[in-house]
Amino acid sequence: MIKTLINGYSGKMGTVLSNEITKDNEMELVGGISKHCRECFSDFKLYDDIFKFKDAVDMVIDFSHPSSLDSLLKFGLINNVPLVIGTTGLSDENFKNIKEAAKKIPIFYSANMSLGINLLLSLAKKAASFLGDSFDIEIVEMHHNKKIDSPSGTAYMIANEINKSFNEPKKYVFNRHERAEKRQKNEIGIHSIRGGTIVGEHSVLFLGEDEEVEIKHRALSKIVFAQGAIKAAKFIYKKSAGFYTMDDMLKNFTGREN
Ligand SMILES: NC(=O)C1=CN([C@@H]2O[C@H](COP(=O)(O)OP(=O)(O)OC[C@H]3O[C@@H](n4cnc5c(N)ncnc54)[C@H](OP(=O)(O)O)[C@@H]3O)[C@@H](O)[C@H]2O)C=CC1
Ligand SMILES: O=C(O)C1=N[C@H](C(=O)O)C[C@H](O)C1
Repeated sequence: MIKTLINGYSGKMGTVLSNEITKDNEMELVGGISKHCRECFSDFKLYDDIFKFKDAVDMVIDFSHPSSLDSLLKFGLINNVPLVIGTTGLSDENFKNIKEAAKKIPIFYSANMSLGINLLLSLAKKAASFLGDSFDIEIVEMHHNKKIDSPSGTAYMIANEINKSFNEPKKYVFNRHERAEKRQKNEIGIHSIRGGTIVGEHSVLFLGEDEEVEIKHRALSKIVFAQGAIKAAKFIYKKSAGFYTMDDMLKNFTGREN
């Protein structure tokens, strides 16, 4: 059994994830914590008590908030515990710290743990290299009205993947409708919509002269993210130190190369 602690337990993802872990016969939920500990899984009252789980934890899965990242990395390093991180809205500095910690412990990061979005990434990259500079590229993401970061981590991930197809990386322009600027060729537009209970939708539009290609993914429930995180936990459990992504895991499952 992989003794697992959830960081962000009281949140929307934490709730769904704890339910999925409870149903999984290789995973054991040994703790759940969050900033205010409203529904903590233990008697611990303070977030700093994450350190008291020492020795009792094989894995931490994190869907929380960027402000908890440093404590999370500290916990992983002190206790030599692998981390699966799904929190978005992280800064460059946060990613630098994750990669530094990954020299000592296994860390899996993905802004989107669903299987489908990873197919979209590979299709979008292929479309960009096939269509080249003659098509404008716009990414549209839609999420529920409680989401605090914008654009989504997935939108950044898609834009970064598309940019791998170009010698000269395109710059990102956010919510273009807020400005009166003419669209430039060397841009990828990223647009965010927030409303209702939308779980997560991402569309990549390739807009050409008299023809258009759209690649779209829609998550219908948060269960897909939770199940992806559980797969990731099983994937990095017992692995050596390193920074792991969905690509590493999917290659391992399917033998696929991008
Ligand atoms: N990678 C993926 O596939 C997915 C990623 N996400 C990302 O996961 C994150 C969480 O999403 P969601 O569950 O919807 O968000 P919620 O706002 O519902 O939950 C956030 C959780 O984080 C906790 N939290 C907030 N601040 C801190 C802190 N400083 N230290 C520790 N815990 C803290 C909250 O605790 P408290 O209530 O005590 O304040 C709460 O438990 C977001 O970044 C989201 O974008 C979401 C879905 C899929
Ligand atoms: O906050 C969410 O809900 C989600 N966040 C992730 C992101 O920012 O890309 C992934 C998913 O779309 C749901």
